[in-house]
Amino acid sequence: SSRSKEQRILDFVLKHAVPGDPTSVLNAIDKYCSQQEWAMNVGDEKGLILDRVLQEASPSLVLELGTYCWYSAVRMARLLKQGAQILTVEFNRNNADIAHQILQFAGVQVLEGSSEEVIRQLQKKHAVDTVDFIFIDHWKDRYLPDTKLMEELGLLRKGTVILADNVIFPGAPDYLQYVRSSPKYDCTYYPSHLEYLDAEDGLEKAVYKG
Ligand SMILES: Cn1ncc2cc([C@H](O)c3cccc(CNC(=O)c4cc(-c5ccc(F)cc5)cc(O)c4O)c3)ccc21
Ligand SMILES: [Mg+2]
Repeated sequence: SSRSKEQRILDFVLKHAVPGDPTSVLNAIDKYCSQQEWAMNVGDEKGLILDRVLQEASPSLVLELGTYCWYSAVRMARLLKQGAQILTVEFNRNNADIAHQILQFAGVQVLEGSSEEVIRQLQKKHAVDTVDFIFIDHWKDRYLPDTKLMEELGLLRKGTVILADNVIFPGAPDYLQYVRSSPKYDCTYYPSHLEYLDAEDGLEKAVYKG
């Protein structure tokens, strides 16, 4: 059967990256997706912004909505302090076996299902109290409803950082308008470019004020 683009990316990683060396995994994915086949990873330019915002937050619990090809989960996991954890939500497990060889380090747990159902289960099923850092990169029309759901369920605490990818392209206009006009958030926009391309894009940081 013909291999999917995601499988071709993972093949390239296994061939060119050093097992257990997350930076070599990121470099391999960025090299493949900028030279062979474009893919919707947050990429190296926006990835540097993600690195800085994550390190500044120094979270104990990270929630990622939209695993896709594991790039951002690897990117974040390599910067986490000892004992910190990432929960990443993916609604279709794309050949997890190879991906698991990439995620050879502790702390990245994949929760299968749609963001709405996983978010509803976090407190009871996954013993989560509040989340410190959220990276949102799934369907753009789910950014706002999922953020409102996390507010309603009390998953956000004073200082929780929400970092959203693609707020310019493909765009999440309703989300952007909401967090920027809500008194509950302090927002910062980080201009950048669409992964591996010149089109404008950016990340929006929204800090929950409790
Ligand atoms: C409900 N739920 N719960 C968990 C969950 C997980 C997923 C998947 O991980 C998944 C699958 C497909 C698409 C996405 C969203 N990502 C994008 O659509 C995107 C597009 C582009 C772009 C840019 C330019 C183009 F020309 C085309 C696409 C650039 C980007 O960085 C993106 O993140 C996420 C989906 C729904 C989910
Ligand atoms: Mg994205």
